[in-house]
Amino acid sequence: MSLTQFSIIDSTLREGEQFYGANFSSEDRLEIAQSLNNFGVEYIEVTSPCVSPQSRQDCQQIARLGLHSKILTHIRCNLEDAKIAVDTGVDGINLFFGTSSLLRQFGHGKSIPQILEIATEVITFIHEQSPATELRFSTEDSFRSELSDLLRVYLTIDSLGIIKRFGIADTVGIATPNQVFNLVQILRQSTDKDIEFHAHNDTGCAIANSYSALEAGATHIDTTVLGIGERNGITPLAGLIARLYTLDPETLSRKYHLHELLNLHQLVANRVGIPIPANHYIIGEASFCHKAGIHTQAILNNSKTYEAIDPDDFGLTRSFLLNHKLTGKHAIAYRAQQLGLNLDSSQIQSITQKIKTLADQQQLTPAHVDEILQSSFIQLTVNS
Ligand SMILES: CC(=O)SCCNC(=O)CCNC(=O)[C@H](O)C(C)(C)COP(=O)(O)OP(=O)(O)OC[C@H]1O[C@@H](n2cnc3c(N)ncnc32)[C@H](O)[C@@H]1OP(=O)(O)O
Ligand SMILES: O=C(O)CCC(=O)C(=O)O
Ligand SMILES: [Zn+2]
Repeated sequence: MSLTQFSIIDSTLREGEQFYGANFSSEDRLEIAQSLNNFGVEYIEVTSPCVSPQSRQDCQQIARLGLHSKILTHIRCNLEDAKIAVDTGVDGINLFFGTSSLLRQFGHGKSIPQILEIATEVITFIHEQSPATELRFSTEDSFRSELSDLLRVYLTIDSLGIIKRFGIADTVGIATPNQVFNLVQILRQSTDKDIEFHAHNDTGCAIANSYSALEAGATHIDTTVLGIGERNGITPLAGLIARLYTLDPETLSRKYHLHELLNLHQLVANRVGIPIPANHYIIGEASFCHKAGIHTQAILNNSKTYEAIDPDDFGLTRSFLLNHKLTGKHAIAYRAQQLGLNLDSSQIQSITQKIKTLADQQQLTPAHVDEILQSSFIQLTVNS
C-alpha cells in the first residue's frame, strides 16, 4: 500500500452538515473550504445544491474559488438533481443509490434493474452535458446489500466507461475491518477504477475500517473534521491522519500541511458550536500531555518512549502534568530545574511525597506544585 497514492475526500461541508448541531452559514462554508484547502485535502465534498437556494449559491461560489482541492457535490441519482449539479461548475459529482433491501423497500423504493436503468440515464446525461466532470457512483448501505447485487451494479455501471470512481459506504457503521477488506478487495479485482470508502462510526470502527479499505486497494477515503456527520459521524480527519502518519510520517508531512490541522479543527468546532474533545486525535488538548510518573521519566530521556506521533510535525508542543498523586520524582526534579531551584535528590524525593500526600486530600493545581517547590526550597536554604 502506497500512501503517496491515496486521496482524502473531506466531507465536513456535506456529511458534516448532517451532524445534529451543524448549521453552516455561507461565510462558514467558505472559510471551512479555504481551511480544508490550506491543510491540503485533495477533495472537498459540499452539500447538494438541491438542498436549498443558499446551498446552491454556496456550492457555486466554492466551486469558483479556484482552490487547489477539487470540489465535489453529492446528489441523489436523478435527472433533476443532476441538471442542477452540472450547472454549479463543480469538478466532480458523487452519485449514490441505496442497494440494500431495506433502502430499496423503505427508502427510494427502486429495484436493482430500476437502479441500473436510472443510474445509466443520469450518468450518461451528466457526461454528455459536462464530459470533464469527474463522476463517482456509490452503493449506499453496501454492507447490508447482497454481494451479487453490488457486483451487478458496479460492473454494469463500469461498462458504460464513464465512471472514474466507485464508492463503498458503511452507511450504518456496522462493518468490521475484515468485512471491509474483503469487499474492497473483491471490487479491486473487478474494476480498474478508483475506489472510495465511506465509514460511519456507530460501532467505533471508522478509522480501522478506512485503513482496512486502503490495505485492500481503496484509493480515496471520506473524512470529516472532528468526525462529525449523521448520528455519531464518520472517519475523523485527524484520526485518519494519525493512523497513516505513524506508518509513514515523511509522506504524510509532504502531502499535507500538518501545521494547519489545529486551525482547521478550531474553526470547525467554533462554527458547529462544540468543544474539541480533549482526547481527540493529535489536536486534542490531552494528545501530547504526559501524566504518570513512569511516562514522564522516560519521555524526559527520549520522547519516542511514549509518543508515536511527534507534536513538532503538527506545530504542537508536549506538556507534563505534575499536580496529582501519579507524579514521580523525575517530573518534580524537572519542574524544579525549570524554576531554577537547586534541590538534591533526597529533597526532591521528600517534596514528591508531600505532593502525593496533599493530592490524596485535595485537588492540586500546577500553581500549588510550584508553591510547594518554592517554599520547600526557601525553607531548606534557610535551614542549611
Ligand atoms: C446516507 C446519506 O447521508 S445520503 C445523503 C443525505 N443527504 C440529504 O438528505 C441531503 C439533505 N436532504 C434534503 O434537503 C432533501 O431530502 C432533498 C432536497 C434531497 C429531497 O427532499 P424532498 O424532495 O422533500 O424528499 P424527501 O427528503 O422527503 O425524500 C427523499 C426522496 O429522495 C428519494 N431518494 C432517496 N435516495 C435516493 C437516491 N439515491 N437517488 C434518487 N432518489 C433518492 C426518495 O425516494 C424520496 O423520493 P420521493 O420524493 O419520490 O418520495
Ligand atoms: O455517497 C456515499 O458513498 C456515502 C453516502 C453516505 O453518507 C452514507 O452512505 O453514509
Ligand atoms: Zn454518510
